[in-house]
Amino acid sequence: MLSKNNLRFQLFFAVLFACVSILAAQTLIRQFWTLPAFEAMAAHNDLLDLKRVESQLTQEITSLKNLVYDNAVWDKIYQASAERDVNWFQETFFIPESFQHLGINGWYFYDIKGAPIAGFSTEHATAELKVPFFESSRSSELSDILISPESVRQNGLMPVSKIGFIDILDMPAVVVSHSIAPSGAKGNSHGTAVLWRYMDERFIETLTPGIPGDIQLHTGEEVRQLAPYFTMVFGEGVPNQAVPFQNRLYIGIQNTQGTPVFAVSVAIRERPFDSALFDASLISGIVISITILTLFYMFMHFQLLRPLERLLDTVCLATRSRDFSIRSGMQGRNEIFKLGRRIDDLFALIGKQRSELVARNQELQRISNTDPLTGLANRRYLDQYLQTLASHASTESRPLALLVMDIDYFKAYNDHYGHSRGDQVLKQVSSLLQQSTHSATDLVSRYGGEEFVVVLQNTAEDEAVKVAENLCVAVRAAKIHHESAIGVDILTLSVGVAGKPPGTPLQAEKLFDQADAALYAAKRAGRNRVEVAPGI
Ligand SMILES: Nc1nc2c(ncn2[C@@H]2O[C@H](COP(=O)(O)OP(=O)(O)OP(=O)(O)O)[C@@H](O)[C@H]2O)c(=O)[nH]1
Repeated sequence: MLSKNNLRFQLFFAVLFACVSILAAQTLIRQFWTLPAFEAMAAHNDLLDLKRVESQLTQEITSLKNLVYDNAVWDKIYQASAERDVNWFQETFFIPESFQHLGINGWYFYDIKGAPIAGFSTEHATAELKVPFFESSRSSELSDILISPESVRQNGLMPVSKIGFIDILDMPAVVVSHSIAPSGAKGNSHGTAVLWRYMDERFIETLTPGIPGDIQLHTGEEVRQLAPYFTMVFGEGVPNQAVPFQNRLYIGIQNTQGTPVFAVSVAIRERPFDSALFDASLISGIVISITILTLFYMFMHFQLLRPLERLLDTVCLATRSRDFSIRSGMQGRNEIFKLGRRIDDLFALIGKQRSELVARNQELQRISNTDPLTGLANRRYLDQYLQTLASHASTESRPLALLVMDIDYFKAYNDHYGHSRGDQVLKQVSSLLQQSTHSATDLVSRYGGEEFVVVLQNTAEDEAVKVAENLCVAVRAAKIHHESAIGVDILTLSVGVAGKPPGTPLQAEKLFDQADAALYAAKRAGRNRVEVAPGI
């Protein structure tokens, strides 16, 4: 079960948090920075398209304007206007094919009073000059286009020209007017030359090349409806912001009264980017992020988490079982794996030191329980041994006997042979006692000085007496010389026997006292004998 303090849990949530953060960051960046930036760039391009249309429109109109004045027969026009030579205009100047070729739909010439002299329309070519708009010289729109001699004078007798947009025969047209003045010099005007060109599909086609997307012309009622959506009005400067309407941008073209005559629209460019919030790039970014973070998690899993968990398991198992032979067996190269190997080394060291300590303790225990001279169990061990036996339930049901024995006249032996020989005799007697008993069930101990105690488990009184007599016999049979003044010639033993019958608890002290009393009795009775404690 993962807890919040678990490193794997923390790493998992860190990775999860990173994924969610990246997703949120990518979404926010796309929503508030990338998409708006793309959209602004696209809108800017749309505006540039519109400006290019406006610029081409201006160029087209400028070329029309130049056509009036840069005319090979301008001086003749100047003269014919002064003379009101209608025939010259109709028969010589008006050549429909050449004007059609130049994209001009018609010419009109007016005298200084604004009265028409001659007119010509490529669509309505008649000798009677039948283009109604240009005939009604009193109309305010035409008056605005005609150039009065005063305005030429006000211009320092320099030619004056104007541009206007007018509906002619219900078709929007650009009208260029020019004062009829001498070519290349100052001078009074003889009237106004006017030419026009219909803003029809043919004209719009001249704007199309080089402009991506379609360009459309809007006329009539539609223009008034589109007026609120004009991004710009022709001739009124360049806007900073596009105002798209039905995926198009509009340039309004007004007449001299400020009324929209027609409009040209440009389709806004198709967006080369996906404007949906969760587009392929965002989803790819998220997938890549998740993949990278998953790989990072896997890397951390194999290089950090798993070795750490293995290390922790090893340490926990070793400390719980106190078995330091366990090894992590880690084989990697990074610091965690190195730590694992160092912990293995540490465990090996602890294991070695523990073995040494156990061996040393065993040795110390052996020393503390052993008599250094004879190698027999000492009195401390005897006490523990009897205590342990007394605590065992099985001891009560079985018989047990205690032999307390003492070498006879040992003081005299020491005095005669010296202490060193006395030590050797003690060792010899000890060895004889051990040889004459069963090591599996009998404990031979040196109680102190030249006194020995033998514990006989599962041994009844009569058997214990036999064992005691065997011990006396064994010592006598060894014939250890004892040439002292006392009158004996070999070393002998006196033994006191006390037994616990089956079915009674072991009272070690009491049993010892009884055996000791029996020994005392054996000494008093002349030594070199076995005495049984009374009452057994
Ligand atoms: N060489 C040697 N003598 C010891 C040792 N321990 C005790 N003795 C001697 O053993 C002698 C025991 O003497 P006593 O207690 O008088 O007894 P005993 O002379 O054997 O006389 P009984 O026991 O009455 O027969 C003493 O002289 C102690 O110095 C020992 O480790 N080595």
